Amino acid sequence: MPVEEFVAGWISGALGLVLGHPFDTVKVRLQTQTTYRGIVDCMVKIYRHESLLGFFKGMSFPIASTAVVNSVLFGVYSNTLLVLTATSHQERRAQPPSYTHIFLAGCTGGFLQAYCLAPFDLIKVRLQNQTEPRAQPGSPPPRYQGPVHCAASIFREEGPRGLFRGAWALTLRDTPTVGIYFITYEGLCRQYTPEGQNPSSATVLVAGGFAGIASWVAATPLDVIKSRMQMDGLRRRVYQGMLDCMVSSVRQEGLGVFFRGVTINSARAFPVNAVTFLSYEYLLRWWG
Ligand SMILES: CN(C)C(=N)NCCC[C@H](N)C(=O)O
Repeated sequence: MPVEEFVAGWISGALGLVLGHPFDTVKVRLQTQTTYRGIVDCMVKIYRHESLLGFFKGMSFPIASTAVVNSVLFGVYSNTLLVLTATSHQERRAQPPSYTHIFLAGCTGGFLQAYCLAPFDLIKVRLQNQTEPRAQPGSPPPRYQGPVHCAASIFREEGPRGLFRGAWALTLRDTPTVGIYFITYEGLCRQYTPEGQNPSSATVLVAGGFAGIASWVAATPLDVIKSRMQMDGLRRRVYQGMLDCMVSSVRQEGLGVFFRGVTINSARAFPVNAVTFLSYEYLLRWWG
């Protein structure tokens, strides 16, 4: 099994993650808290109360986890295509796989990465939702003092299964939308690249950016539900399950609730995935 795809996926995912984390914090707050009037209000409040560091809350764990999550995503995608089409990454420009194969390989990568991502994503969301400024002498400490403390507290208070809270919604979110992610990327690259050649850097950046936007627009409804399920159980259980969370969210906030955070999600998705695909392609070309 070729391992370069796993390593390239890890490095490119980490680069994209650092770039996108501040947007991600604003998105998570907008999806789970009702105190903000919009993106700008949320950004101003985070900056005033928590300084620039507030935007980077909960980032250390995802950085550590990209090694697993992104390498599984890209490694499983590429190796599934290898099984389905018997072509390696280098051969795929000359013998392009069908869109059905790309979609199936993307869904497989999305499904498996969701399971690796679930506990890391839960901890990220819990930390991002802490609105206290950094611990200061005399002020009460925030509930979670860091990722390890957060993981240990969830384990203690909510049991081992608590670490997988929201995992179903995450899997349902990622399986089809990662298929959409790779189809959009490949489709745009093919559209703007002469047959048999490698796409130019500009094409990779634009195709990667739009792949991010298309997949995140499709993922947003389940992303909202996933984030709410992850915050449920912090104090008391509000939802009986995913369906209950969907129904009560729509009852209280209308259908628009499914698009909470879609603008910030898209603004984040473009640069993150442009950089991710560019570094992924170039790392594989270097090593190829
Ligand atoms: C819509 N979904 C779940 C995706 N497209 N997932 C693929 C990776 C996305 C990238 N790491 C990011 O954080 O945007």
